[in-house]
Amino acid sequence: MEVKVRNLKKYYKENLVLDIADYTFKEGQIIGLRGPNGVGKSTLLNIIAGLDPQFEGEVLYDGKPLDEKIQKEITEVFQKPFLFKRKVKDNIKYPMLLRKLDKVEIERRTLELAKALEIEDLLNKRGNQLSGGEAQKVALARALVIRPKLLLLDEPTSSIDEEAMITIENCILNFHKQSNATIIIVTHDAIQSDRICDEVVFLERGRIS
Ligand SMILES: Nc1ncnc2c1ncn2[C@@H]1O[C@H](COP(=O)(O)OP(=O)(O)OP(=O)(O)O)[C@@H](O)[C@H]1O
Repeated sequence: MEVKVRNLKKYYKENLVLDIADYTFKEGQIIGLRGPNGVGKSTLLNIIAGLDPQFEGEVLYDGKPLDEKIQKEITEVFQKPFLFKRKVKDNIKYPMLLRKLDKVEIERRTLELAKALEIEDLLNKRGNQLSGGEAQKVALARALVIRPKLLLLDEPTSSIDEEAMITIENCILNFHKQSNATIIIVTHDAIQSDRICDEVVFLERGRIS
């Protein structure tokens, strides 16, 4: 999915946080979004995710404004993911149940992602009893099972150890190869963005460069 941002201005009270005249996130690319703390990366991601309607300007998805159908194709994974108290496997299945996927397919995708992210041993644990890194992996699995056309990742490896980081990156790359989704990934890690991104953009004083 292509995402075009036009004349986007975002204020928190009178504080202008984002001021983007025109930028297009191209379909099928992995785009790294970088910039110093507090520059507006999460704010931009939330707007693109359709979670924050309080902005001026336009965000177009394949040329169209957000609607219910487009919204279903978009998933954001937050830096501090919110998981339900129920079991991890139920957390992962939830978005597939909402989309009324077939039972067998739900089982298949759950196990496939759990294996890829090496979280099989967590499936029967409670979602609210995980470490930060475990929760990030489960949240990524929950995002990938629906095979979104637009995947928004806010520092997806911020609580992840080095070994697991490669597992996560490989999982993102495999998903990308299979789906050709557009992926926007906020990261402070220049080496990571070099490793996995097709393009890196910088947010500076609210503008993209
Ligand atoms: N709900 C809010 N109300 C008021 N100001 C906010 C709100 N959310 C964020 N801000 C401010 O907007 C600016 C951008 O915040 P944002 O979280 O988007 O930055 P970021 O680039 O993602 O930062 P980081 O790298 O630290 O995660 C910051 O100055 C922040 O304090």
